[in-house]
Amino acid sequence: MIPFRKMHGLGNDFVVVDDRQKTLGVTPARAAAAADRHRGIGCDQFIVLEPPGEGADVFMRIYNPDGSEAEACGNATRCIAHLLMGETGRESVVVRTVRGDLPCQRLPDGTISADMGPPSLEWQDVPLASAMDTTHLPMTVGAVTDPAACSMGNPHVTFFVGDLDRLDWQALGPEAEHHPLLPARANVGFAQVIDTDHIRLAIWERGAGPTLACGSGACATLVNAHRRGLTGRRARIDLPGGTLTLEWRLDGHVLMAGPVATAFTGEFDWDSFAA
Ligand SMILES: N[C@@H](CCC[C@H](N)C(=O)O)C(=O)O
Repeated sequence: MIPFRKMHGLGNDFVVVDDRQKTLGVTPARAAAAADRHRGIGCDQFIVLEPPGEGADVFMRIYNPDGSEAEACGNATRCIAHLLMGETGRESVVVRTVRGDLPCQRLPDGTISADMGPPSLEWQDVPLASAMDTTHLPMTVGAVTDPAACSMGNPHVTFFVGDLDRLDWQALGPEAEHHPLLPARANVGFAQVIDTDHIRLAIWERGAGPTLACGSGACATLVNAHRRGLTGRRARIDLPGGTLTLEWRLDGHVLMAGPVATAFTGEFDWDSFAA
């Protein structure tokens, strides 16, 4: 049997397995089966801890419920940092991902902060299908239009909307995620700017659908909002599952802080998820 831990950041939930001994035989199909909310354990992302190599405390591999691998996951980064802080007794750790090394620390209020690195702002790096200004995309989906895009290692587009409560954003998510301008698909944010330091945000995640929160999506939203002149470089971002605190530092790095929790632990066998 394989032990797992169910963790979440603001309800963005993860099944975490420890494969630092490289014995578990994780495949994209197996990760997808475990992530299935009806036939598996259920989660927004299936997270695999692997040996890091030199210079980091762990390598974190991220699978979406559709079996695709994501380059970044802000909330899982904070969860895994918390886990490693417990293991090591340290208050700061480095989580290595496909996106790079992400230094994390526990703040005095007990929340976990992750340095998510600098965003990529060029169209090739998002990626977008052709050359264009990434602050204004010629893209309309239903009643929303003119999003901005950037990459936090993974691709994001952000639509700025008037009133989030009056928008059926879940109906728009699939078309936006699969839009022809987005060759790698994208996570799609619907953001209502309340003030220059306050945003309400809902996220349709690539490969996962609607989630209660998306950390990298919150980072991308602050970056896109600031580039559009809508906010400063710091903001509180309220998501359906709770609040993250964001800063886009002058050195280019985006810092994100918020709570994490372990919901339960258990064990499974890959065969349990056979259809
Ligand atoms: N929940 C995550 C993002 C997970 C990956 C995303 N669905 C993708 O495919 O890029 C977060 O907190 O950032």
